[in-house]
Amino acid sequence: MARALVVYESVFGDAKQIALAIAEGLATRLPVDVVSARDAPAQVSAEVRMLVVGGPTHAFGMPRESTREGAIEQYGAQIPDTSFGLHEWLDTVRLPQHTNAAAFDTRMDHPKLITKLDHAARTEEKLLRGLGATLAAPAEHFVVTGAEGPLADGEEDRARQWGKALGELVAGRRANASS
Ligand SMILES: Cc1cc2nc3c(=O)[nH]c(=O)nc-3n(C[C@H](O)[C@H](O)[C@H](O)COP(=O)(O)O)c2cc1C
Repeated sequence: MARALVVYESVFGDAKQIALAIAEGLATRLPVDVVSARDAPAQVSAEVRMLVVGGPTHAFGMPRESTREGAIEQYGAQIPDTSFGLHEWLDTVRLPQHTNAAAFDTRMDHPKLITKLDHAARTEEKLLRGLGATLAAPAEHFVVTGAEGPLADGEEDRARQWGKALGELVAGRRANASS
């Protein structure tokens, strides 16, 4: 049976909250699993028709070992293993052919020009394309009001709506394929 999978990395819980809201939206159209990158499978099942990945923006990009350590030093974040997160999962995971995918990130509210320089979701998309996935929709960016959160008003709801739209997209493609 067709399913969706949402894989996230989150230091302070905001990207996790967004991942759960996206999953709620997706669940209006198909069954969904939500897991952190640490617990995500090494091989994504062929049942997965929509893979959504996302996490925080760290130093203009995806979190890496040094920025996770920075989060511990600067903010006292609790990260059990700084050597593994979403980037490392995307570096090694195997996907079924032609998996639909979409990327998101969480970030501070910057002027548009600076936002354009941030590339957490852009790198996620690049890694997804490298895995042979088809990007089903442009990446979404969700705003936090401070480095440790919380999310800005309305962002959780926007994530739910985005998840619903992604679910409808996959359901529509399935309907077209069978007509
Ligand atoms: C080490 C570090 C670097 C960061 N660099 C950026 C940055 O370059 N741009 C930005 O918008 N936010 C930056 N932030 C803020 C994060 O985007 C914010 O912590 C994150 O979106 C919260 O998500 P989380 O609760 O899932 O960790 C940084 C945060 C940390 C801890």
